[in-house]
Amino acid sequence: MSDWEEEKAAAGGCEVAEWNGGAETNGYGSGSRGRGGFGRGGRGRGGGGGRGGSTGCRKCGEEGHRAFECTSGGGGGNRACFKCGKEGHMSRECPQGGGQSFGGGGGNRGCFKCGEEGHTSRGCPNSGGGGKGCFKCGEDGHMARDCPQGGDGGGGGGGNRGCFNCGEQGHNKADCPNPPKDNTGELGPDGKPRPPLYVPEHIADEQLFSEGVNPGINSDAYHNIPVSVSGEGEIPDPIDTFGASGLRDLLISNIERAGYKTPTPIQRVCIPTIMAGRDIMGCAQTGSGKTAAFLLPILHGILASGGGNSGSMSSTAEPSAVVVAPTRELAIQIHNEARKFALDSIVRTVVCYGGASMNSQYRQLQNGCAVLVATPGRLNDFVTRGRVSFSSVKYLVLDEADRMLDMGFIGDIEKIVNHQTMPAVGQRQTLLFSATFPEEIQTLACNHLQNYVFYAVGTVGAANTDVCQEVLNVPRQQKREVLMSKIEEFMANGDNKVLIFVETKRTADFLATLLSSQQLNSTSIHGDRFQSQREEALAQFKAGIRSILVATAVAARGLDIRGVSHVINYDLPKEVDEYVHRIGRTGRVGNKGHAVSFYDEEQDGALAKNLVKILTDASQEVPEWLKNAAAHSGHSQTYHGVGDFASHDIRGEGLQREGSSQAFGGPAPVDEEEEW
Ligand SMILES: Nc1ncnc2c1ncn2[C@@H]1O[C@H](COP(=O)(O)OP(=O)(O)OP(=O)(O)O)[C@@H](O)[C@H]1O
Repeated sequence: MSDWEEEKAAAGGCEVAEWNGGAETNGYGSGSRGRGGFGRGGRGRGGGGGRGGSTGCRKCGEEGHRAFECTSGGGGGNRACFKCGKEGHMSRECPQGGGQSFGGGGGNRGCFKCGEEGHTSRGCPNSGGGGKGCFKCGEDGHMARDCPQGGDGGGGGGGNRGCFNCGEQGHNKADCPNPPKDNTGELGPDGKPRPPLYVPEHIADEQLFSEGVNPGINSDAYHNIPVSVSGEGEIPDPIDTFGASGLRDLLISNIERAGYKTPTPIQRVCIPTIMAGRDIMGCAQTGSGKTAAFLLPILHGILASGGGNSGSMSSTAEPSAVVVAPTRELAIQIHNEARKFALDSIVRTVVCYGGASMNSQYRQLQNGCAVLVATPGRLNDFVTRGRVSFSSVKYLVLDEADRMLDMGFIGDIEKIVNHQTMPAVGQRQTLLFSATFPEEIQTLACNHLQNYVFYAVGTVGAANTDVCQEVLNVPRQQKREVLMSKIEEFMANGDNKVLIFVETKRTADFLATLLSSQQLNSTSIHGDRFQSQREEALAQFKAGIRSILVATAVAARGLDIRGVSHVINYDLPKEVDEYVHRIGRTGRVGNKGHAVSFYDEEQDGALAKNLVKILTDASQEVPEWLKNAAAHSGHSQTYHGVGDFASHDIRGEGLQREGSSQAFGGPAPVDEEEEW
């Protein structure tokens, strides 16, 4: 079930009526006359119904009147009878009486009012019987369109049915002053509890500036990180300061307000390159400011072109920039960053993600949208329904691009990039960012980029050297015990923000409960929790209300949480790239961090070699037992092998810029070719 369908189901199947205008679906073609179909078709909120209007009379095809007002006699037109499908007459005059029904009632389906065959509901001799009554007021004897109580029906409002949200009479769901109905606990069609209709709270502008991580003592060391650049054509020089970037004044003032003093290396190269109109594949370590590296020049470009479609109220949003991220929480975070930098400007930003009210997101989109941040599934939902068009897209960003292009998301991403409204490669700027970029993903990504510039800050796919990595040999049966002693140790040191990664949702819930029972303030985040619970868990962890967050991979990428002192890999991930992202939740923007991982020989043998490599590259101590495990693991992936990480631009040395890796004063990264 898609997010949209889930939400529709949660609202009792009536949600569609709220934002499908009558013009979009004509009701008669659907073959269904259920409640939803009725409200949706002829009586949608947009008024006008499916008939008449600009589509002309069904009988004669002329505009200006509807079929039942038609003076042209026996009808005809070119639409054909709903009963028999033949042209030249309407269903009520059908010579076939019963005949084939096209969904309009009558025919062999029987009358919609009384159920008898041989007539339609309109001509029903049983005076409004059938027990269904008018869809507006509920009374028998007339249909909704003839209802003496007036009102537009509009998806369930008015009448004795009441509002579909609160049940009260006198208003529609769309105008309901009450909070969204809470269906929590009711079972959905899949037998699982229905998620509540969730409308996230609005974050105040000022709060945007208090989120995020403050640069740590090591941030100056960034300037010595080697940056390699490759690509053809003119590549702008890096900037040294934000002031010298040419970014608009409003952006510079918001950058200052955010407390950014100097650009990070990825920002130094990406800001001018994006401003120069180039496509980018950018790879920089976790927590190194990739988000601002693409948001700032995009906002600059949109402001320079007048603000995009920020001010246009339309039923179809046409953003200038679309940023796609793999998880809902990351999409929210990127959107908050965009809001922060765009504050006090005309640029409108919107976020769309699954698990939250689609209607509320749609209302945001309708109010104008220049920058749209979204998760792929929800984005495609909106695009399929014609609520978002890519026709104005100038910038397409895939954050965590390697994740977005892997098996889990590639279908959704291809739908987006191949959508008929999406400008072709070369007509838009495509920007891909991640801390890891496996070779096969780079190969795939090339199809979506044109003559791109490849930037690598440090070694592609390497762990952040500000994170002290510890790997312990812990058999499964001992994990709980070791976990408890580690947490005790951390808490005794006053370190009170610990992020624990586990492999399954069940383990996440189990551990959070276990830790809470030991008076350790814990919560969990994973895909089986309602979105409201996920966001609440994250907010409580960020605010320090809960000291421990137990998470599945859903929190592995991109999340920027201030003060995470320790990451614990209670279960190690299957892929080394995922390990790099997980431990990157600590030690961000020059802060020191600590990661401890429980290596279980029975489970984690396949990771041993890559783990040794990652530890070695980050100048971490490699335990002897892990070296032995790697030597005997039998997994002989090569450095550039499938599922492994790449250390360079796969297009080869030919595109390497002379001396470019010296641009920041550091030594050129060693391009290791040996097997490991
Ligand atoms: N120039 C800067 N000066 C100070 N802080 C910065 C600067 N640029 C970014 N930051 C802050 O650094 C933190 C990390 O940035 P960001 O989340 O963009 O990292 P990232 O590279 O995308 O990390 P990940 O790979 O984990 O997604 C954020 O809190 C951000 O506000």
